[in-house]
Amino acid sequence: MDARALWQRYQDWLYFHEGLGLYLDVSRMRFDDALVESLRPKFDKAFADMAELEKGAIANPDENRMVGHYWLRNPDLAPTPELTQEIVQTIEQIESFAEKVQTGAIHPPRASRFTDVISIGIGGSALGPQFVAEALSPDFPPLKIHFIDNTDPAGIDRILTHLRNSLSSTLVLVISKSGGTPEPRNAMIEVKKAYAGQNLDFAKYAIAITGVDSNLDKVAKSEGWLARFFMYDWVGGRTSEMSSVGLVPAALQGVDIRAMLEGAKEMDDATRIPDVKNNPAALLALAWYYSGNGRGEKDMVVLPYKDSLLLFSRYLQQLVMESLGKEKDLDGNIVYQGIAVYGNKGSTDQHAYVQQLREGVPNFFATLIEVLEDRQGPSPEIDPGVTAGDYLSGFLLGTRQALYENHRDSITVTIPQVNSRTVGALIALYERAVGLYASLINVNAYHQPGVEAGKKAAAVILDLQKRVVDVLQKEKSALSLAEVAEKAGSPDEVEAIYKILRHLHSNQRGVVLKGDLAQPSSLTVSIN
Ligand SMILES: O=P(O)(O)OC[C@H]1O[C@](O)(CO)[C@@H](O)[C@@H]1O
Repeated sequence: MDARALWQRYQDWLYFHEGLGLYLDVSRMRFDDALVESLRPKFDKAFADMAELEKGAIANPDENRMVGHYWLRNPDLAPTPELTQEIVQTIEQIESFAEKVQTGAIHPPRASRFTDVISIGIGGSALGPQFVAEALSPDFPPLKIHFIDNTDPAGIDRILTHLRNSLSSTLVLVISKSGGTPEPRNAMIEVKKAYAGQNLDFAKYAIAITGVDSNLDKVAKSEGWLARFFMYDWVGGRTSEMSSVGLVPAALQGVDIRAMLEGAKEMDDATRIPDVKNNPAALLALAWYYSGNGRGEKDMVVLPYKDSLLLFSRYLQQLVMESLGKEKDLDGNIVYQGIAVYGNKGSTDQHAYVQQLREGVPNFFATLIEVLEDRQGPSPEIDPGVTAGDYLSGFLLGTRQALYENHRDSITVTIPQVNSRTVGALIALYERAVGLYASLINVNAYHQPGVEAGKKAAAVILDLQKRVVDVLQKEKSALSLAEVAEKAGSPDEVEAIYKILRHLHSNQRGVVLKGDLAQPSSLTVSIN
């Protein structure tokens, strides 16, 4: 297509949301009208499925759950008055709590007000809050947020070291929908010890965000924590940013959560329209389906040309890949579905891997996120009549063109500014697009069976570690790895036992490995 024809295609397929000032450009995805027509029945079903979902259908059949994240920003949509009331009250409680913390009405025992907040959580209990903090937190927030989103001891140490003189004015959010995920539990226990080490009563600094009566809720209740906020079983972790999971950390930082909810609601109203060309989420689902032949054959490279949106791709990794990456479809067929997501930010990534995108293996489509406002306030000239923002915009447009010229497709999402409303709208846009696309490919977007496998395997390793340590403690002389495996009753698990013992040996846990480390079978092991 020549430039004139492309300009016409751009205009034919352009979606513009006047209220949000959001544009969606799918013109550089080379689908044709025949594909759009062929997908019409699938889209009709996707729109019907989505309407039922919003009415409270069991849209997550594998876990027999409703899917209600859209109700969080439009409580009247909830299927019962009780749920509507709960959603409304939760938002009010969060606003009131954050206001009291910021004014000092709620303050720590030894300080006039809280200055920092440690947010402990993983997956959807971290990625949404991290994305929103990076995108929307003020330069000098009322409380500065620090995330512990793993069970890495060194990672926990880093946060606690940075805060070693501020723990007495630091709130701790422990976020876990299930209330039992090992990583946040481990971090909570370590942080609790750090508070105890400074003679600080952890309960007076701690807030639980979890499911009612979860293990975490029981701990928070029995220990009398400062506050408890709840989330519902019909909100998935990867769609929980508009629940207390995202709203509590955001509100504590001074983010306008009402505007974020409003932006999401405005986008929901737009993505509810059962007409592909006039529904931005349907246009995204169409573009994804075309690009990967409905089988995820191409990766989604997410390139926001705005530093503050750096974590959007990490957020989308969970939202897209945990929703769509499924072995079976809703009829039980083995399908191995999904769309891989990666990316950081432009133009930075142009100096990292865009070389491969431009000339290498054509196994992707790009999603460029354009923000029209360069900065708040005027920019100095870099060259006569040219600013740094002109360069950034030029790099985005240039990359889009350079990719397209070499038959690499791209989508461009354009927002006027990064603010609470547009961030809420972006989140809602992709939540809906994932839901519609999941219908097109007939998978359940709302469960995550594959993650359980990893959790179970980790539990087996920890059980094996206990048995191996028992064996060594009973033995007086050093043993070979094979002898340890035999005595632990797991003769075939020699390699796993070797890895466990090497880890213990590397961390001064009393395990002594002797022999040639390059020849593991030659090693003998004992415990002090
Ligand atoms: O909030 P929880 O229950 O600790 O779960 C954390 C994350 O683990 C998962 O359950 C599996 O990755 C995610 O869906 C979820 O966001």
